[in-house]
Amino acid sequence: MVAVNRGLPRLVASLRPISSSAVGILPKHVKIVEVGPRDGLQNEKNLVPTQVKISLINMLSETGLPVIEATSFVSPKWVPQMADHTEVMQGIQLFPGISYPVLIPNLKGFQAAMAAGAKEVSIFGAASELFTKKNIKCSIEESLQRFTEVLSAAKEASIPVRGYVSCVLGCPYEGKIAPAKVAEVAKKMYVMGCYEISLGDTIGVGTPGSMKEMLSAVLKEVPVGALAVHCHDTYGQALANTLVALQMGVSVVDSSVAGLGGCPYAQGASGNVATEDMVYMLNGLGIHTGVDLQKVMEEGAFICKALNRRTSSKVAQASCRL
Ligand SMILES: CC(C)(COP(=O)([O-])OP(=O)([O-])OC[C@H]1O[C@@H](n2cnc3c(N)ncnc32)[C@H](O)[C@@H]1OP(=O)([O-])[O-])[C@@H](O)C(=O)NCCC(=O)NCCSC(=O)C[C@@](C)(O)CC(=O)[O-]
Repeated sequence: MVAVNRGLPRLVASLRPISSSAVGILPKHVKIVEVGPRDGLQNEKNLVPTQVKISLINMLSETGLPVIEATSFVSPKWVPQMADHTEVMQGIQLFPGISYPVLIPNLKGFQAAMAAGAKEVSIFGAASELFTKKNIKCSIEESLQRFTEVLSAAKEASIPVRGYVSCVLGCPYEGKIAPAKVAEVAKKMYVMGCYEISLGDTIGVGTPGSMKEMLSAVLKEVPVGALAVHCHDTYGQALANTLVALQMGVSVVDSSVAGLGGCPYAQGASGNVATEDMVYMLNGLGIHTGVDLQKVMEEGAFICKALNRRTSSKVAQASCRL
């Protein structure tokens, strides 16, 4: 269980943001995409009560986060934790100005998401052939064909589509992934109409060096304004990798409250970088996010209590000790 110490925000507020020039040119504003309710919860072994998911999303909506990925419309046979997607979508309060995208693997998922009232979807591919086979049971080429069908249906319904490319810095089945392969898949998903491509270090093996190499390849094919990074923290590199992406001009970052998460098809991979830690770093860099750190810590404490687990956020852990 996590208790939130109210002394921390005062301490944090007293820290002066360092000048951007000390770490290179950084964006003035960063959009944080909260993936906790979906990526964070999809791998939980015990079914999380639907009402807890709804409460988490509603509370996160009060923190200033502009995007909250709410659930996924995938096969309940493969990911039972997300089987209550329709109840979640219909139970949450939709705050004006906040997007609540949902993950979908195919046209069936798109149609179910539309029926549940979703207004934005995310498709998810990968730069690894074997991961794609395990995760969505098809080849990369077949996945792109499925996505084309989704994009065409989404265009007709005026629904924005975000695209994920997983395994951009390593794959649990293939090991190292060539940056050129990441660039190729990212370009195809961008050209087919995804407004944003989120580059996922699914198993958290990347380092600032491999992030720089991979992003350099992708930036030749996709405009920086259409890129996001999605770093898991398995090896403790997620914030460092995110900082490299910011230095290279990326201004959209994914994170998960309390650092929850993992992928059912990436055994041993830990959660995403914690939203609390992301906001703390961005605050320290003087980068505007609009997100209230104290409130995110409270929501992190709520979900950790509901799951009976310790937070993975270093900032939340530190706040308990201070
Ligand atoms: C893609 C499939 C559906 C293929 O699964 P499949 O078994 O090959 O599907 P199928 O097309 O042969 O159909 C089998 C059954 O599934 C049904 N079906 C078919 N589609 C759907 C759907 N959308 N929703 C509900 N049901 C569906 C379909 O109707 C049929 O039902 P039956 O006739 O047997 O009763 C399956 O493998 C699947 O759902 N995979 C999703 C796995 C998943 O959610 N993985 C975690 C996502 S996280 C991630 O990938 C990484 C990310 C995004 O977080 C970023 C990062 O960290 O890198």
